[in-house]
Amino acid sequence: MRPAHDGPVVAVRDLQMRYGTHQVLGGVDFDVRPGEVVCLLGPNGAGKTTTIEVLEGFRLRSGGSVDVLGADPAHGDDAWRARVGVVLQSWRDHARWTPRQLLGYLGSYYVPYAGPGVPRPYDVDWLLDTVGLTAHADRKVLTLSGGQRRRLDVAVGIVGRPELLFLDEPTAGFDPEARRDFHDLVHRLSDLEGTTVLLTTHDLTEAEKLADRILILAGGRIVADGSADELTRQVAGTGEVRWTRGGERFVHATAEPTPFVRGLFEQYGEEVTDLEVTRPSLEDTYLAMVARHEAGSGSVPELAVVAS
Ligand SMILES: Nc1ncnc2c1ncn2[C@@H]1O[C@H](COP(=O)(O)OP(=O)(O)OP(=O)(O)O)[C@@H](O)[C@H]1O
Repeated sequence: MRPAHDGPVVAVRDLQMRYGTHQVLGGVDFDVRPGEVVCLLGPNGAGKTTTIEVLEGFRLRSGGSVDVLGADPAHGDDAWRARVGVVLQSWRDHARWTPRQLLGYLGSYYVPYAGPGVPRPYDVDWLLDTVGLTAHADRKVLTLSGGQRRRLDVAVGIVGRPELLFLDEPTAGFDPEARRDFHDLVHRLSDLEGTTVLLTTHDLTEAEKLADRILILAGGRIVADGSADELTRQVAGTGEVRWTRGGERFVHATAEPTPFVRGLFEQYGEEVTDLEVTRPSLEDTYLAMVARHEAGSGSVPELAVVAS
């Protein structure tokens, strides 16, 4: 399914948010394009949830402009809301319902918002299977484990076949299997359904696996915007080459490991053994970017400009 929207799905310009005198967002700018999976990273308290809630229309901004699926979320109507999926915390209010009943009931609200080529809601059996809840479909919600409830939260978030899905720390509390299943689900929604996804996480491995593009929010601004690879090359810049020659271990830091290794072999040929090339991880990059921002806090953080 192609998204029914041509421009950016999300366009944020100079977004400001204050809680009383506490300025949390001091001019946030970014776009999310149709079909992208974008991950918003940042330290605790950076304002990720605040940003997502403004985009969902759950929180009123203090300033700037925000466009989500062609509308200002502060004034989104029911038809707009039907196109947006939000995964909320557990459905404890419906503890005596079964997942099948709950999904059928919530899905019925989306029927009027179906359109040509956009059937709404998703079929309940498909949904139960997709989130791995078929075996638990007819048990009361109160008897489900924490991870099973979280799967149900995800199913509830997507039941209306959203064009845009917001996920705020979706895999917190997931076991490794549930996490892997969830990653498969996000890929499936993105690749097969064309769903645009904006998520927050503190799990950098997850960000690297899922995101087409990563935004780092620190000090109330986006301080980096690019793919995991682009950010890694941009910031940490250096890789390490390790090798052994004549029984001695060597290590060399370089931004260009490939020509360095070529030169090494040209010079020493077969004498070089145990060659290892390591690139900085996304975690190294993220920590370097946040540290760079914090070192200069008080001033406007440097924006890492990367090719997109
Ligand atoms: N309703 C509120 N009233 C006052 N301050 C708030 C409110 N909601 C959030 N804040 C403050 O705004 C800042 C940003 O909070 P937010 O939850 O958006 O951060 P976050 O990046 O999602 O953090 P975390 O990674 O810890 O979830 C924090 O300092 C928080 O205390």
